[in-house]
Amino acid sequence: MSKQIELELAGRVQVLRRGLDGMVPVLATILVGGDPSSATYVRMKGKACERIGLEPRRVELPEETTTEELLSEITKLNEDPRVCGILLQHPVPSQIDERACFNHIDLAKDVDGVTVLGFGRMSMGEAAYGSATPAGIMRLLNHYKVPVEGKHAVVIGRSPILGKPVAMMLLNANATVTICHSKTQNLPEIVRTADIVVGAVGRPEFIKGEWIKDGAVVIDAGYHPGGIGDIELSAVIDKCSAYTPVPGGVGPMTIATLIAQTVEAAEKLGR
Ligand SMILES: Nc1nc(=O)c2c([nH]1)NC[C@@H]1CN(c3ccc(C(=O)N[C@@H](CCC(=O)O)C(=O)O)cc3)C=[N+]21
Repeated sequence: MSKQIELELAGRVQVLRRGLDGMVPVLATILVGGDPSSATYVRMKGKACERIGLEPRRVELPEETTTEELLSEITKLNEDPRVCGILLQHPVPSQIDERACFNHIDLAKDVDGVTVLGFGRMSMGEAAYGSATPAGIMRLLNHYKVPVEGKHAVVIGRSPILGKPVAMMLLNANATVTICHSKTQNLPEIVRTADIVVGAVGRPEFIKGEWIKDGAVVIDAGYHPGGIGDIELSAVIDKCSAYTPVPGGVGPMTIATLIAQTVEAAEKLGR
């Protein structure tokens, strides 16, 4: 599905570039510090841009960067007419106020759906770019015609760019949504009642296959070294009705959604 999306986007980018006399829309990625897996994810996003004809602009800042320095970097990108989308890779080093930096991204360029205003608009059902991973998950559910309305969706995790927004999107799609987190009591019992399980805790195979009921739809948004997700997938493959593999599931859809929303932003901004 992510390949299909890229093919369609490449066509739209060609049309855009013709209209712009060959000017190329830019997705700016900001990486702060030297975390090797963050660097890998950002590189994958840049490569996806190249595949569809967008120009990636890779901003790399040192580990010691301050909030003020990062804010001023974002200001420059907000003001740069060639930049259509801005991605600030999470997590940033702990001395930085990440929320303030996310919120500083111009709403029209928030193609990764991380601003508080974008989240609020999405939650209220208004037009907004969705947070990339959650929006990619919803695209998958739509594409494979997975029934959501009236189903019990259990989201495990409540992070600002994953658990919380995917719960709001499922709610907007008329699921009955339960959000579980580190203080939740009786997690296994709640997961047992789920028609749709979304693993978004960030701990390898924390969610046990034994907790998941027969015929459930299993979405694993975890990513850990060695191709391991948040869910013990090997124990659900034979009993679930559908699941997202790791790798090759939610990850590629996150990137496809990010670049799709960047192309949309470029079309709207007309550059
Ligand atoms: N502001 C922000 N937005 C993000 O969307 C964001 C972020 N910060 N911080 C980190 C997480 C992680 N993330 C991934 C994207 C793609 C894969 C992906 O495509 N993985 C491949 C495997 C990659 C490999 O390990 O070789 C797969 O699942 O098939 C993984 C992880 C986006 N994130």
